[in-house]
Amino acid sequence: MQRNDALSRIEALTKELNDHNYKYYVLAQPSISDFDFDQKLAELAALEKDYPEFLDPDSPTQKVGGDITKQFKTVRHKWPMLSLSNTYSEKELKDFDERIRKVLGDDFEYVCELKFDGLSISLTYEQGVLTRGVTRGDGTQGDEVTSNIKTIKSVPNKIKSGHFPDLFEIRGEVFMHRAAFERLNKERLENDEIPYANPRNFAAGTIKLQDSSEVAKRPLDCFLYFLYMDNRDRLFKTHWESLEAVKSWGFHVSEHTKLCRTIDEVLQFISYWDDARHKLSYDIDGIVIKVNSYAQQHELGFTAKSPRWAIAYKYKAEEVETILKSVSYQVGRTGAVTPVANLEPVQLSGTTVKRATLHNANEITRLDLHELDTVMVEKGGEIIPKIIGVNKDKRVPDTKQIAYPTHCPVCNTVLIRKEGEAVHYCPNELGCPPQIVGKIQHFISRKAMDIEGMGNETVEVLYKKGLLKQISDLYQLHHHKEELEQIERFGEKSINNMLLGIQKSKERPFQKVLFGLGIRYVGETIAKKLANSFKNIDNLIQASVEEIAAVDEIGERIAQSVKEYFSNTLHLHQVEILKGENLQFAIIEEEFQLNSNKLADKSFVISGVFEHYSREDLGKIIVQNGGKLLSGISAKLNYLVAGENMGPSKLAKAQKFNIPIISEVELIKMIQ
Ligand SMILES: NC(=O)c1ccc[n+]([C@@H]2O[C@H](COP(=O)([O-])OP(=O)(O)OC[C@H]3O[C@@H](n4cnc5c(N)ncnc54)[C@H](O)[C@@H]3O)[C@@H](O)[C@H]2O)c1
Ligand SMILES: [Zn+2]
Repeated sequence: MQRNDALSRIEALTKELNDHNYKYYVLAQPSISDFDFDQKLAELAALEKDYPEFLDPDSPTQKVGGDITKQFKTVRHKWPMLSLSNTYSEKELKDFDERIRKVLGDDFEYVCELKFDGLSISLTYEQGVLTRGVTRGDGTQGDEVTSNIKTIKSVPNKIKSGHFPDLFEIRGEVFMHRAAFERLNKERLENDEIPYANPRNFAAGTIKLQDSSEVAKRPLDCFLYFLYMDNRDRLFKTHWESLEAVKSWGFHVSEHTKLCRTIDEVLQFISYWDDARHKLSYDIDGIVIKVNSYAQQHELGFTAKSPRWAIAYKYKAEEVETILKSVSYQVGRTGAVTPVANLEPVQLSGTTVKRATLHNANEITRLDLHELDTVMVEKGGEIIPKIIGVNKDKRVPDTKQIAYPTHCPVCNTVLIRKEGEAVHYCPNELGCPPQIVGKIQHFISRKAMDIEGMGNETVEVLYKKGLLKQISDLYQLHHHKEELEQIERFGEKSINNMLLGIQKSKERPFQKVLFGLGIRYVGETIAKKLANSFKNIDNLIQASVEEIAAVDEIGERIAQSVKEYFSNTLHLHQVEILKGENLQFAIIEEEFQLNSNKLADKSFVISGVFEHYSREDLGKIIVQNGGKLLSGISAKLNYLVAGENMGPSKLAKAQKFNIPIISEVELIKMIQ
């Protein structure tokens, strides 16, 4: 390679890897596999070795991948939080073993541990009380996410027994069990939120939420695997001993840990878990091998990025080849068209795979997919397998390239693509059967209107009979009893049950109705936030994008989508009919009681997470004492009530306008 070519390749790889780091650590939405990422990183490292003059100290090969988001307080680590060097090959693992033996001789042990696929966390305990939880960040400093860590049941807030030091740090991996992931991800799909590709990304995305009550709804777990404290080596001689102690203090330490004296024993452990890992309830992506003795660890030392006394052996995501039989296109309730590959059934990671997702048109183009292609299918942590490549050597001659349809596969309307989005939509909201049926099914679902006596199949049948064309038709069904009775297998009792269920749904609170409308990106939680902030549908319909986006946790994208929904006269018309049917379109305010006038003429904004009261309670306290509650900070605001993890932009704004920042305790003092 020419010197110039090397430089441009180094620059291109650096840019690409930085971009992937951002997607992986900050957005928790990576777009390439770990294996591909690691190969590119290895390519960059090799080039930097050949051309040391081009080595940039900021290169991704020199830095710990960072997740600092600025939404949290940044905290410096007392001991740096490094990464691990990694390998996918036995040969490189043996090289590692030889390097170690050169320094230490043969008198040492390895501790082999599972490599949990989550995100690293560092917990500080003072006098046995959890005082701080910090993410790895760039290795030197990370985000402080203590209140989110406190929602994890297996992390003790207070140590109950054992002889533990006054001050120590304990490090481990936060992760999500596969079952919880599948359940919650299914909900996200139903709510039209972007699903996470795997439990790791879900856990990483969750730890970075601003709202700890939302974190609490997503069960996380945590395994601990490192202990740090001053003079640690006086108390413990080995990593193994420290793990035993940590376990006795009540921390969750994995039981699948083994002491090995030779590299062959290590390889056996690796090969055992390659198979056995599928039976665990959580994902691991490899095995970590650590030199056990602390004295020997010191002898070996560190590189800028990782310890020399440890290495991660990573399992390559399993992949198999099979034949692409066809591609089908599914139309969802929002009109989004998703391509699905139908495959010749094949065994992969213990399950039979018949279908794989193709995401969108870009993906089909990227793969250059042809009919009857032999494709490579991968199943990593993902629930749905995906096609990662095509074996072009096996391509059948003269086969046609897969062409993404220009028209809706169901109703034949021309598909559209919104700016900046990869997904195609069928815009025929009122005439496209899967959209109509899907919307009504969503409306009656448990989390929305929870209509008893009516299931998804009933909706389909009633749609086919012409009795249901839009949501509001549900409330006309009682006029059609005769037609209902003529439907096969639909007895009088079931009909009455269903009609009663529909009638009862009129009592469902506003937030559920709002969720039931199926506005894009408005899931359960967002619907609740919107309902509580705007109180009734008319306020919401009239709100500007800026006003909607001013609500906590609601971004521009959601606000745009809400505005767009209510700009459509057809939707407004539906809302009018449903109002006429007496559905709940306003929140039922609790009987209002004015306790005092101590906060009269004063305005407040509440932000962050509080120790004693929930945000809602604080809001009530303010209003019940005559104060005014606002959602955005302006120069006219009187007080900002701040808890933990307040957004930095709010803080900056408050400081800019010189607005007094008070704690919950100070607020309570004002009314006493
Ligand atoms: N797909 C992408 O776009 C993308 C982008 C960035 C990084 N990545 C992946 O992430 C890797 C880099 O991430 P990394 O720096 O966290 O390295 P890593 O995940 O390869 O290994 C280090 C991490 O392993 C974890 N770990 C799990 N179990 C452990 C145990 N028992 N003992 C010690 N540590 C344990 C710790 O969190 C530690 O920080 C890359 O090599 C790549 O595979 C992928
Ligand atoms: Zn259509």
